[in-house]
Amino acid sequence: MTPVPGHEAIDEMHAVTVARLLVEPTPETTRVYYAKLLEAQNHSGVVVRYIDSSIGKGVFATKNYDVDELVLKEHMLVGAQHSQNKADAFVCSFCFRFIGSIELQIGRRLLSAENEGRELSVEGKEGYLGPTSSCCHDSKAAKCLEKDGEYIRGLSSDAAEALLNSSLRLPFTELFTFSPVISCMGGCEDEFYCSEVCAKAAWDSHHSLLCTGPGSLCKDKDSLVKFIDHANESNDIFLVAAKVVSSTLLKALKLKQAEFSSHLPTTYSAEDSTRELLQAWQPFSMGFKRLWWNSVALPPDLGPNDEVDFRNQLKELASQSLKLLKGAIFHAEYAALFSLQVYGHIIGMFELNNLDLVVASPVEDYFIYIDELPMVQKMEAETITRPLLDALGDDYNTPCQGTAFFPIQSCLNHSCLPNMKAFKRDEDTDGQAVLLATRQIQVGEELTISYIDEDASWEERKAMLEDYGFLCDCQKCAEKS
Ligand SMILES: C[S@@+](CC[C@H](N)C(=O)[O-])C[C@H]1O[C@@H](n2cnc3c(N)ncnc32)[C@H](O)[C@@H]1O
Repeated sequence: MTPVPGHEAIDEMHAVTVARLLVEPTPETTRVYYAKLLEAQNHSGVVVRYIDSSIGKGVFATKNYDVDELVLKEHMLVGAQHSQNKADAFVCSFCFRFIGSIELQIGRRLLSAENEGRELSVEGKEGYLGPTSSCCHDSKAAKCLEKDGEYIRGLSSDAAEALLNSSLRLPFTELFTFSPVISCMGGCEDEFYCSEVCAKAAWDSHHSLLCTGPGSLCKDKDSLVKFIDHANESNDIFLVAAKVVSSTLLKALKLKQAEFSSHLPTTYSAEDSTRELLQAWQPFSMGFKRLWWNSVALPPDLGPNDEVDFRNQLKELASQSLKLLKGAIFHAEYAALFSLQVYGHIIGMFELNNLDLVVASPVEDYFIYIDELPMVQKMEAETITRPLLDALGDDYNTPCQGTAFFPIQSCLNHSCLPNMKAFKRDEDTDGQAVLLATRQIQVGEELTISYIDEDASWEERKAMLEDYGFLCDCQKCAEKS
């Protein structure tokens, strides 16, 4: 009979597994991991290499690049749209491509502004929607359009509703093709997708445990809903951290299932579970991490005497969030994954890596298209589109914004004189990271980006980089320019 370990032994095993999850990979493990990853992604132009113990690893060019040439394009491992951005940009929750139609994008935005009681920005009172157009097929909306002297403020809810239910069609939107809106497999109303493929990929990789719908596989939906509310009210980085936990857990469970289906092991020990967990965790083990509450820079309005309180508050916030997440998806066999140390390092990884997820809005292209039409067509189209544009206000073209973890991009070090920039070209319509050369790059050069506004003054740059915990020693900083 196998002896059952006592409490102390279990605690010790737990602490050892946590330490193994958080140990920094050796230079050789790093080299091998990224070489395989780059090969699998067909990226022959770059290599990831350990530099030294102070800077860690970095990315280097293995060929010459011209100005504006694409150096790197890659998919994220996990990512999430910012909660407050969801009303402004309706995107696939897996690949972050805009979905539905121009009408749906504009309608959702008008409706959310109205629900929030936001005053839609109407220039003066000139927001008359204009005469009935052949583009308007809905009698209710048409009535709104027909009425002399009707203003967008009074009309927005009808217009938004008509845009949402496709009864109000805008001119020329048929030229802007979108993927359809696919519902979540678990039936929640928080996540939508551009295809069945994305819906299934999200479900399999993380969403099955984080879904609030009737088909969810989480253990306690109340706890999950409380976890999501807590994140939305405090810091939505917790939602991305939950995806890391969920995807690691699901992968570990799949590894176990595969092991059991290939042959029935005669013994199955805690060490077997740890091996599965470490294997599932490997992509995140590579990410640069520090404990979140210890590494965040002290806000400028706080003095040294406030530091302990500030750090304790962050730790408490993470602890509350983790408690709710554990209530929803805890799995005793992989308990180390749910330790506060691991959770704190995952959050720290997102804070330190500055990996913004950005996808440009096609609504901007639409309004540009209308603006560039021949005069007669433009005037006719604008009788419909101008009041909408006015109602949407300055932020009519808000992009999809969020946080993501990209395996190679997260290895790029900072320079205030970078040789690359993240830039979305017209063809880059999803959440992949795209990095272009900003000048000629020679083979062997380290590839760098700027984490901050590199045009800010030296003092400002120094202060901004404190958040990342290092002092830049590029030529510009050496000259304090
Ligand atoms: C996104 S990671 C970059 C990859 C990192 N070197 C690694 O080993 O994974 C960001 C961290 O790298 C380090 N780093 C980045 N640029 C640096 C620089 N110019 N000088 C010193 N450290 C830098 C800092 O510790 C920073 O918090």
